Amino acid sequence: MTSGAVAGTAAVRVRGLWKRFGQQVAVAGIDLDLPAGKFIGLVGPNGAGKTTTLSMITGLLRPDHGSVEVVGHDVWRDPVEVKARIGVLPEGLRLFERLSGRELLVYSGRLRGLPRAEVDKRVTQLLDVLDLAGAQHKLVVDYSTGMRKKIGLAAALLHNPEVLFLDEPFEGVDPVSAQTIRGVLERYTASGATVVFSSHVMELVESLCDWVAVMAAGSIRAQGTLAEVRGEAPTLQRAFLELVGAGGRDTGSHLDWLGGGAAR
Ligand SMILES: Nc1ncnc2c1ncn2[C@@H]1O[C@H](COP(=O)(O)OP(=O)(O)OP(=O)(O)O)[C@@H](O)[C@H]1O
Repeated sequence: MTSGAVAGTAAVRVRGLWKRFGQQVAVAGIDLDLPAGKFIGLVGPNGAGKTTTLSMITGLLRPDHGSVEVVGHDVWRDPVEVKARIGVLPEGLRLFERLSGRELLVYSGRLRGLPRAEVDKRVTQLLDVLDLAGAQHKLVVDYSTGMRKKIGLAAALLHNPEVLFLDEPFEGVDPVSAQTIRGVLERYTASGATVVFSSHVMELVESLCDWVAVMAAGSIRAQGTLAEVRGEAPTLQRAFLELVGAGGRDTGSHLDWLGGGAAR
């Protein structure tokens, strides 16, 4: 059982969050209230600002303006309190490539201050559940994309955080591993913990999440329970296309040269 996170309270509270890169406004003053104990999807088209938002929420990127609280602690005033309570699988995860998978996890656990015996127990269990036991002594540099995601997820879960943030956790992961990751995350949220993950895959979000926030062009277009965000639309995909203003978009009818097999 995870400690502290009480269902019904906010896991994450964001107010007026802004980030600009030169002339490009990546995140345009957003407010978010992500409830604790839920499986939460942050969805949006390419360039919507999802990674920038998650990076600011997890203390990896300093906002230009605004505030972020995670389980009641300010991320930028109280980073140690926040970092002890969260796990993060960032986009483009950097790992210690010359360690084996097992060494990497043991190192992460020891950095988190867990006793050695507890680290060994949890590492063995996580490697088993994530089907990495056979590759535990292989160097991380030799891991495939999916194996890297799984070892990153194991490192993020090792200290049993209250809130887990995952940037595109299923990208590059085969269906069998995706099912395994899904099972682990469902069990974790069932114990009262919160998962926040970004994705473009609407079917996945619809089948996994209780709660959804839709982003486009740096703004939040909708946030709420899956049913609230879906509204009258038959699927989340349809609701999403309407919300991001792509409902009636031309899908390439002017590419009249494309197809037919003849080189012209
Ligand atoms: N370090 C950076 N320097 C300059 N521009 C950036 C930087 N990081 C992000 N951006 C810009 O900010 C905007 C939001 O990017 P972000 O990566 O947050 O989007 P995203 O929703 O995660 O996209 P995707 O789904 O394609 O990963 C984009 O226009 C991007 O080009």
